[in-house]
Amino acid sequence: MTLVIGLTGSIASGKSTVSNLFTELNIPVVDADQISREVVEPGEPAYEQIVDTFGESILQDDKTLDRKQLGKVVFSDEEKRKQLNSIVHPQVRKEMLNKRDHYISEHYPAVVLDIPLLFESKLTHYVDRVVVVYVSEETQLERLMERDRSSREDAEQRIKAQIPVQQKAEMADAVIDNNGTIEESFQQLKDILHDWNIVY
Ligand SMILES: CC(C)(COP(=O)(O)OP(=O)(O)OC[C@H]1O[C@@H](n2cnc3c(N)ncnc32)[C@H](O)[C@@H]1O)[C@@H](O)C(=O)NCCC(=O)NCCS
Ligand SMILES: Nc1ncnc2c1ncn2[C@@H]1O[C@H](COP(=O)(O)OP(=O)(O)OP(=O)(O)O)[C@@H](O)[C@H]1O
Repeated sequence: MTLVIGLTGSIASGKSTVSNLFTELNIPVVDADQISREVVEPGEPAYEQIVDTFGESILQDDKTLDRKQLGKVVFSDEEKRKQLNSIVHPQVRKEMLNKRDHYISEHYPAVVLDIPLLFESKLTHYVDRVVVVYVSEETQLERLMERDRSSREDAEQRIKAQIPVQQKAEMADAVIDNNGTIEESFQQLKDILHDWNIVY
Protein backbone atom coordinates (compact mmCIF):
# COMPACT_ATOMS: atom_id res chain seq x y z
CA MET A 1 0.00 0.00 0.00
CA THR A 2 1.29 3.42 -0.97
CA LEU A 3 0.48 6.27 1.39
CA VAL A 4 -0.39 9.36 -0.68
CA ILE A 5 0.69 12.47 1.21
CA GLY A 6 -0.56 15.92 0.22
CA LEU A 7 2.01 18.63 0.95
CA THR A 8 0.72 22.17 1.13
CA GLY A 9 1.06 25.50 2.91
CA SER A 10 0.85 29.05 1.73
CA ILE A 11 3.11 30.88 -0.70
CA ALA A 12 6.74 30.87 0.50
CA SER A 13 5.92 28.87 3.65
CA GLY A 14 8.52 26.29 2.59
CA LYS A 15 6.78 23.57 0.54
CA SER A 16 9.63 23.25 -1.95
CA THR A 17 12.14 23.19 0.89
CA VAL A 18 10.23 20.38 2.63
CA SER A 19 9.64 18.57 -0.65
CA ASN A 20 13.45 18.43 -1.07
CA LEU A 21 13.61 16.76 2.34
CA PHE A 22 11.14 14.08 1.18
CA THR A 23 13.35 13.55 -1.87
CA GLU A 24 16.37 13.13 0.42
CA LEU A 25 14.43 10.31 2.08
CA ASN A 26 13.85 8.74 -1.36
CA ILE A 27 10.13 9.49 -1.24
CA PRO A 28 8.98 10.59 -4.71
CA VAL A 29 7.38 14.02 -5.07
CA VAL A 30 4.88 15.15 -7.71
CA ASP A 31 5.21 18.94 -7.95
CA ALA A 32 2.10 20.84 -9.13
CA ASP A 33 4.07 24.08 -9.69
CA GLN A 34 6.52 22.28 -11.96
CA ILE A 35 3.71 20.62 -13.92
CA SER A 36 1.92 23.98 -14.20
CA ARG A 37 5.05 25.32 -15.92
CA GLU A 38 5.25 22.39 -18.33
CA VAL A 39 1.61 22.58 -19.47
CA VAL A 40 1.94 26.23 -20.54
CA GLU A 41 4.95 25.78 -22.80
CA PRO A 42 4.49 26.89 -26.43
CA GLY A 43 2.74 24.15 -28.37
CA GLU A 44 0.78 22.86 -25.38
CA PRO A 45 -3.02 23.38 -25.51
CA ALA A 46 -3.09 25.60 -22.40
CA TYR A 47 -0.58 27.98 -24.02
CA GLU A 48 -2.88 28.80 -26.93
CA GLN A 49 -5.82 29.35 -24.59
CA ILE A 50 -3.79 31.69 -22.37
CA VAL A 51 -2.66 33.80 -25.34
CA ASP A 52 -6.24 33.93 -26.68
CA THR A 53 -7.54 35.03 -23.28
CA PHE A 54 -4.83 37.43 -22.08
CA GLY A 55 -3.32 38.66 -25.36
CA GLU A 56 0.27 38.82 -26.61
CA SER A 57 1.34 41.36 -23.98
CA ILE A 58 1.90 38.45 -21.57
CA LEU A 59 4.52 36.90 -23.92
CA GLN A 60 8.26 37.48 -23.95
CA ASP A 61 10.20 38.13 -27.17
CA ASP A 62 10.86 34.41 -27.56
CA LYS A 63 7.07 33.78 -27.34
CA THR A 64 7.25 31.94 -24.03
CA LEU A 65 5.00 33.21 -21.22
CA ASP A 66 6.19 36.28 -19.35
CA ARG A 67 5.35 34.81 -15.95
CA LYS A 68 6.09 38.01 -14.04
CA GLN A 69 3.75 39.97 -16.27
CA LEU A 70 0.99 37.35 -16.16
CA GLY A 71 1.43 37.18 -12.37
CA LYS A 72 0.89 40.96 -12.14
CA VAL A 73 -2.35 40.58 -14.10
CA VAL A 74 -3.81 37.63 -12.22
CA PHE A 75 -2.74 38.45 -8.66
CA SER A 76 -4.38 41.89 -8.84
CA ASP A 77 -7.67 40.63 -10.30
CA GLU A 78 -9.54 37.65 -8.89
CA GLU A 79 -11.70 37.15 -12.00
CA LYS A 80 -8.63 36.94 -14.22
CA ARG A 81 -6.98 34.55 -11.77
CA LYS A 82 -10.04 32.30 -11.97
CA GLN A 83 -9.85 32.41 -15.78
CA LEU A 84 -6.20 31.37 -15.72
CA ASN A 85 -6.94 28.64 -13.17
CA SER A 86 -9.74 27.26 -15.33
CA ILE A 87 -7.30 26.91 -18.24
CA VAL A 88 -4.29 25.52 -16.36
CA HIS A 89 -5.72 23.45 -13.50
CA PRO A 90 -7.49 20.67 -15.48
CA GLN A 91 -4.23 19.89 -17.29
CA VAL A 92 -2.23 19.97 -14.06
CA ARG A 93 -4.67 17.61 -12.34
CA LYS A 94 -4.59 15.10 -15.15
CA GLU A 95 -0.80 15.00 -15.18
CA MET A 96 -0.55 14.85 -11.37
CA LEU A 97 -2.91 11.88 -11.15
CA ASN A 98 -0.98 10.05 -13.89
CA LYS A 99 2.25 10.51 -11.94
CA ARG A 100 0.64 9.57 -8.61
CA ASP A 101 -0.80 6.39 -10.10
CA HIS A 102 2.55 5.51 -11.66
CA TYR A 103 4.27 5.59 -8.23
CA ILE A 104 1.41 3.59 -6.69
CA SER A 105 1.75 0.94 -9.40
CA GLU A 106 5.48 0.75 -8.61
CA HIS A 107 4.60 0.00 -4.94
CA TYR A 108 6.48 2.90 -3.37
CA PRO A 109 5.66 3.05 0.37
CA ALA A 110 4.73 6.73 0.01
CA VAL A 111 4.35 9.43 -2.62
CA VAL A 112 4.00 13.16 -2.07
CA LEU A 113 1.72 15.48 -4.04
CA ASP A 114 3.07 19.02 -3.52
CA ILE A 115 0.00 21.15 -4.26
CA PRO A 116 -0.01 24.82 -3.17
CA LEU A 117 -3.78 25.10 -3.73
CA LEU A 118 -4.77 21.70 -2.25
CA PHE A 119 -7.45 23.23 0.00
CA GLU A 120 -8.50 26.12 -2.26
CA SER A 121 -9.10 23.71 -5.16
CA LYS A 122 -10.72 21.11 -2.88
CA LEU A 123 -8.34 18.31 -3.88
CA THR A 124 -7.94 16.63 -0.50
CA HIS A 125 -9.64 13.51 -1.91
CA TYR A 126 -6.51 12.97 -4.05
CA VAL A 127 -4.50 12.15 -0.92
CA ASP A 128 -4.64 10.01 2.23
CA ARG A 129 -2.98 12.50 4.61
CA VAL A 130 -2.19 16.20 4.52
CA VAL A 131 0.99 17.86 5.79
CA VAL A 132 0.92 21.66 6.07
CA VAL A 133 4.16 23.64 6.14
CA TYR A 134 3.47 26.53 8.49
CA VAL A 135 5.26 29.84 9.08
CA SER A 136 4.21 33.04 10.84
CA GLU A 137 2.89 35.90 8.70
CA GLU A 138 6.06 37.97 9.32
CA THR A 139 8.39 35.14 8.29
CA GLN A 140 6.26 34.42 5.23
CA LEU A 141 6.30 38.02 4.01
CA GLU A 142 10.04 38.42 4.66
CA ARG A 143 10.99 35.17 2.88
CA LEU A 144 8.68 35.87 -0.05
CA MET A 145 10.00 39.41 -0.61
CA GLU A 146 13.58 38.20 -0.36
CA ARG A 147 13.16 35.13 -2.59
CA ASP A 148 11.22 36.88 -5.38
CA ARG A 149 12.88 40.30 -4.90
CA SER A 150 9.33 41.64 -4.82
CA SER A 151 7.80 44.71 -3.22
CA ARG A 152 5.76 44.40 -0.04
CA GLU A 153 2.63 45.23 -2.04
CA ASP A 154 3.18 42.47 -4.63
CA ALA A 155 4.04 39.96 -1.92
CA GLU A 156 0.94 40.84 0.11
CA GLN A 157 -1.24 40.48 -2.98
CA ARG A 158 0.08 36.97 -3.61
CA ILE A 159 -0.38 35.99 0.03
CA LYS A 160 -3.99 37.22 -0.06
CA ALA A 161 -4.73 35.03 -3.10
CA GLN A 162 -4.66 31.96 -0.80
CA ILE A 163 -6.34 30.73 2.38
CA PRO A 164 -4.22 31.96 5.35
CA VAL A 165 -1.65 29.35 6.35
CA GLN A 166 -2.92 29.32 9.97
CA GLN A 167 -6.33 28.11 8.72
CA LYS A 168 -4.66 25.47 6.57
CA ALA A 169 -2.69 24.25 9.57
CA GLU A 170 -5.96 23.70 11.43
CA MET A 171 -7.20 21.44 8.61
CA ALA A 172 -3.99 19.36 8.40
CA ASP A 173 -3.25 15.85 9.66
CA ALA A 174 0.24 17.06 10.55
CA VAL A 175 1.98 20.44 10.65
CA ILE A 176 5.65 21.28 10.13
CA ASP A 177 6.55 24.56 11.83
CA ASN A 178 9.12 25.99 9.39
CA ASN A 179 9.90 29.19 11.33
CA GLY A 180 13.12 27.62 12.59
CA THR A 181 16.02 26.04 10.76
CA ILE A 182 15.70 23.53 7.92
CA GLU A 183 17.27 20.90 10.21
CA GLU A 184 14.46 21.47 12.72
CA SER A 185 11.88 21.04 9.97
CA PHE A 186 13.63 17.86 8.83
CA GLN A 187 13.39 16.41 12.33
CA GLN A 188 9.65 17.23 12.46
CA LEU A 189 9.17 15.53 9.10
CA LYS A 190 10.98 12.38 10.23
CA ASP A 191 8.84 12.29 13.40
CA ILE A 192 5.63 12.55 11.35
CA LEU A 193 6.70 9.75 9.01
CA HIS A 194 7.67 7.62 11.98
CA ASP A 195 4.18 8.18 13.50
CA TRP A 196 2.69 7.10 10.19
CA ASN A 197 4.83 3.95 10.11
CA ILE A 198 6.81 5.05 7.10
CA VAL A 199 10.31 4.07 7.96
CA TYR A 200 13.16 4.49 5.53
C1 LIG B 1 0.61 33.39 -12.49
C2 LIG B 1 1.87 32.62 -12.80
C3 LIG B 1 2.18 32.66 -14.30
C4 LIG B 1 3.04 33.31 -12.04
O1 LIG B 1 4.21 32.56 -12.24
P1 LIG B 1 5.46 32.65 -11.24
O2 LIG B 1 6.58 31.94 -11.92
O3 LIG B 1 5.67 34.09 -10.84
O4 LIG B 1 5.02 31.89 -9.92
P2 LIG B 1 4.96 30.28 -9.67
O5 LIG B 1 4.20 29.61 -10.75
O6 LIG B 1 6.34 29.80 -9.35
O7 LIG B 1 4.03 30.21 -8.38
C5 LIG B 1 4.54 30.59 -7.12
C6 LIG B 1 3.47 30.38 -6.08
O8 LIG B 1 2.40 31.29 -6.31
C7 LIG B 1 1.21 30.71 -5.82
N1 LIG B 1 0.23 30.67 -6.91
C8 LIG B 1 0.43 30.39 -8.21
N2 LIG B 1 -0.71 30.42 -8.91
C9 LIG B 1 -1.67 30.74 -8.02
C10 LIG B 1 -3.08 30.92 -8.15
N3 LIG B 1 -3.69 30.78 -9.33
N4 LIG B 1 -3.78 31.25 -7.02
C11 LIG B 1 -3.16 31.40 -5.83
N5 LIG B 1 -1.83 31.23 -5.65
C12 LIG B 1 -1.10 30.90 -6.73
C13 LIG B 1 1.59 29.28 -5.36
O9 LIG B 1 1.83 29.28 -3.97
C14 LIG B 1 2.86 29.00 -6.09
O10 LIG B 1 3.65 28.08 -5.37
C15 LIG B 1 1.76 31.13 -12.36
O11 LIG B 1 1.78 31.05 -10.96
C16 LIG B 1 0.54 30.39 -12.87
O12 LIG B 1 0.50 30.02 -14.03
N6 LIG B 1 -0.48 30.17 -11.99
C17 LIG B 1 -1.66 29.45 -12.36
C18 LIG B 1 -1.48 27.98 -12.12
C19 LIG B 1 -1.49 27.64 -10.65
O13 LIG B 1 -2.52 27.75 -9.99
N7 LIG B 1 -0.33 27.23 -10.14
C20 LIG B 1 -0.17 26.89 -8.76
C21 LIG B 1 -0.68 25.57 -8.35
S1 LIG B 1 -0.89 24.36 -9.61
N1 LIG C 1 13.62 26.93 7.50
C1 LIG C 1 14.03 27.90 6.65
N2 LIG C 1 14.96 28.80 7.04
C2 LIG C 1 15.36 29.82 6.22
N3 LIG C 1 14.88 30.01 4.97
C3 LIG C 1 13.94 29.14 4.53
C4 LIG C 1 13.47 28.05 5.33
N4 LIG C 1 12.54 27.37 4.63
C5 LIG C 1 12.43 28.00 3.45
N5 LIG C 1 13.26 29.06 3.38
C6 LIG C 1 13.40 30.01 2.26
O1 LIG C 1 12.15 30.68 2.13
C7 LIG C 1 11.79 30.86 0.77
C8 LIG C 1 10.44 30.16 0.52
O2 LIG C 1 10.60 28.75 0.63
P1 LIG C 1 10.05 27.77 -0.51
O3 LIG C 1 10.44 28.28 -1.85
O4 LIG C 1 10.43 26.40 -0.11
O5 LIG C 1 8.50 28.00 -0.29
P2 LIG C 1 7.24 27.43 -1.10
O6 LIG C 1 6.18 27.22 -0.09
O7 LIG C 1 7.65 26.27 -1.93
O8 LIG C 1 6.89 28.66 -2.03
P3 LIG C 1 5.86 28.73 -3.30
O9 LIG C 1 4.49 28.68 -2.75
O10 LIG C 1 6.14 30.06 -3.90
O11 LIG C 1 6.21 27.60 -4.20
C9 LIG C 1 12.94 30.28 -0.06
O12 LIG C 1 13.81 31.32 -0.41
C10 LIG C 1 13.62 29.30 0.92
O13 LIG C 1 14.99 29.14 0.64
